[in-house]
Amino acid sequence: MTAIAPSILAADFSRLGDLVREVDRAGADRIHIDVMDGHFVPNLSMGSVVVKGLRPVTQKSLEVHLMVQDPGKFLEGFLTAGADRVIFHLEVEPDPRPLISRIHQAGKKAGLAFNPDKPVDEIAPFLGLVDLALCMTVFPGFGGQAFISSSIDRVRQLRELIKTHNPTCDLEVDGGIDAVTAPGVVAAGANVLVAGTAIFGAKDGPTAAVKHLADLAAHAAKSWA
Ligand SMILES: O=C(CO)[C@@H](O)[C@H](O)COP(=O)(O)O
Ligand SMILES: [Fe+2]
Repeated sequence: MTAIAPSILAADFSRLGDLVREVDRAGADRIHIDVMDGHFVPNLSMGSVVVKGLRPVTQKSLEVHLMVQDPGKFLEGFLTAGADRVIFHLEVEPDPRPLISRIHQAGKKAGLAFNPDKPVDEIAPFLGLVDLALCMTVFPGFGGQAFISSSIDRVRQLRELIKTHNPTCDLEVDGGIDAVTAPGVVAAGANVLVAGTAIFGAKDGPTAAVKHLADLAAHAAKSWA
């Protein structure tokens, strides 16, 4: 089954709790929380207080996508606040093993992300150690960007590597995922879809958008399952 991970970056922050409850009820699998430091990416977003605030709001897992230069510095803060899964970038941790261990020692899941210009096979040595590989389908830093179409081939390549190195590892995609792009990435092998604008900016509202993406993904998954 394909998991839907709404990215709260696109949510109306004055109604954050209610919107998270809504996507939870609509069937979202996990809540994606984008953390930006103004260094690794040219934007600032939110910190561990947001995780702490959302922890009592949903039983679904809270996943933190750290787009920061020094993820190790902030790790404990997010874990203490209630994060279930912490994803950081290979670009800033060329040897990600110590951080992966720290996350696992805390009993949480570890994810490794990489940008659209990183050769996919550079993640291969670490696939056996992580619970999730995040293939960015835009350059990180902002919501609402257009999906980079060459990502489809990269997802296909990553799926092959995951089959070889760690078949239970999640393959997540993030950036420009919507009703148009979701079927292609799922057919290529993604099993977790992050979507911000397509869910929280949807004309018909977040509930309909989560269900629609899940339906499209279920249909597309049949083509490779
Ligand atoms: O990590 C990021 C952006 O850097 C994402 O999680 C975005 O928040 C996704 O937003 P949309 O492209 O779905 O609007
Ligand atoms: Fe993200």
